[in-house]
Amino acid sequence: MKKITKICCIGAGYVGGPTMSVIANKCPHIAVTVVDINEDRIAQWNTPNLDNLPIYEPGLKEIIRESRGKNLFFSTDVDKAIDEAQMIFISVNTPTKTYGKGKGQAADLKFVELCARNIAKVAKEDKIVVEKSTLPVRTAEAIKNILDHTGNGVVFEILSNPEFLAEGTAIDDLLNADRVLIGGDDTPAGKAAKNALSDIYENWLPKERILQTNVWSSELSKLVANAFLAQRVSSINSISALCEKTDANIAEISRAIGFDSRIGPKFLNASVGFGGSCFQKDILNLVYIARSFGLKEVADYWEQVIIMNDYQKRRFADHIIQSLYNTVSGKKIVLYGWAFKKDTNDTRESAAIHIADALMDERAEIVVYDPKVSEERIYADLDYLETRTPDENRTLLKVVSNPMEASREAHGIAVVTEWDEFKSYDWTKIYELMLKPAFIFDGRRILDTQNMRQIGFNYYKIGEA
Ligand SMILES: NC(=O)c1ccc[n+]([C@@H]2O[C@H](COP(=O)([O-])OP(=O)(O)OC[C@H]3O[C@@H](n4cnc5c(N)ncnc54)[C@H](O)[C@@H]3O)[C@@H](O)[C@H]2O)c1
Ligand SMILES: O=c1ccn([C@@H]2O[C@H](COP(=O)(O)OP(=O)(O)O[C@H]3O[C@H](CO)[C@@H](O)[C@H](O)[C@H]3O)[C@@H](O)[C@H]2O)c(=O)[nH]1
Repeated sequence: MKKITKICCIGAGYVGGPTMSVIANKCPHIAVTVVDINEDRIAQWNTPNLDNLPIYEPGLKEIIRESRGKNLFFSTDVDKAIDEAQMIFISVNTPTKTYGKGKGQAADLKFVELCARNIAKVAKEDKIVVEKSTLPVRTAEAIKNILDHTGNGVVFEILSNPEFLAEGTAIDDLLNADRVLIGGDDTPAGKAAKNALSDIYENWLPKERILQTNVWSSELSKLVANAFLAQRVSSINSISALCEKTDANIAEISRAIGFDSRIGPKFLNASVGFGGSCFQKDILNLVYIARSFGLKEVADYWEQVIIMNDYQKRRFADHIIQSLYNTVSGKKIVLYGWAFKKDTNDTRESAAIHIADALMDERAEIVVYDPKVSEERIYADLDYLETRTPDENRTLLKVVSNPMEASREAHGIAVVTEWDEFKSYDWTKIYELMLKPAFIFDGRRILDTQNMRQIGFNYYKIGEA
């Protein structure tokens, strides 16, 4: 097999952008072109001002500064990039279906299929096609079917190479990946394709961290990894509810169980509930697949992870309402944070959206401050729910850029994202500005209980009585 010198990635999103930037940066001998049909997104990736990149990730702009224009290119010319590349990554979105069979659970593969059809139409030479998107097990079969029926004699090898980066730490996760998973056929051509992709990662990762499997194990491992991670969060969140009833402390429990090397300390932070574009979508997908194979008990088991997550979000909003004397109508409640976790401007499935929505149902006046999320995004998230009209959303919820001012005459403040800056605020000043009794609802457990109570706050921390 010829050495890979040209690759292309279809989809310039949260995964395609950072992943390809790192590959280009670590492989100066490979020309990397990232393409997208979204012209605005590509224009943003090409922005001269690196503070205006379409996504915010620590370390991303430095890498873009080094590589863009040298061997890293962003373009809307999808066909040209496909035609020239020896290896094509498909990194388009695979959201939960919102229509038809599997609505609300199955992955919507229309964007992936469009990519496969596009590759089939354009390709004139043999190519390796890499599934980077998260896909249901056996999707490679469908892609191969589309590619093999073009009739123009081109040979395609399909690999599965799921991405495990987490947002907010994407660059570090890519540079120091725990493992890279490459699934492919065990035929000589399949093995050669797996090795060609492995060679790329070996430019900066030790060979022993690159795992080769068959395609189906690789596809399914991605869903299973997310299901296990989300399950840990739901497990600890379920216990946080019990702690609040029993005077046990969730931080002490996480620490106590995390010391068991079989359990481990990571991913045991109780919260307002997990968000992000992946956990819910991928578990729903797993549930759908299990159910479609008649495995009801397996499907029900994993569905419970989502049920517990919905409960945690609802429980937090209910607690706010109950604390504020069972009515929040006309009361000003400030949300610190809107992103689904710190260090990202991504808000997909953020718990904040559902908490705000529940409080707005009770006619609370919500004020939101988030250091990285735009006003436009926040309203778009709420409008998407279709709980009320866009005008009503804009009347009931305001977005502000000054967190201190936001607290003036507020009845309560809810911390829903764990941004570091919230910890260093002048909380005494905030207390003075708020109406009394002043309530803080810490859904991320980032503030000091003793300190907050000393200042005078009525302070609630998730997982503590
Ligand atoms: N976001 C994450 O942290 C993360 C991590 C690991 C895996 N994943 C998976 O990676 C995939 C991509 O996720 P994302 O967050 O980057 O999505 P995204 O929505 O940010 O980006 C996808 C991009 O693909 C483009 N696109 C769609 N169809 C196209 C087509 N036919 N031709 C060209 N461009 C097209 C869209 O315009 C969009 O810009 C998903 O399957 C997701 O589950 C995401
Ligand atoms: O102890 C914890 C850990 C996480 N969370 C929440 O869980 C969600 C997901 O967090 P995280 O996993 O860090 O971010 P993602 O970017 O969603 O990354 C997950 O989803 C990606 C997309 O598939 C995978 O690639 C990653 O490996 C996987 O961690 C966020 O709302 C977090 O606040 C908690 O509440 N408590």
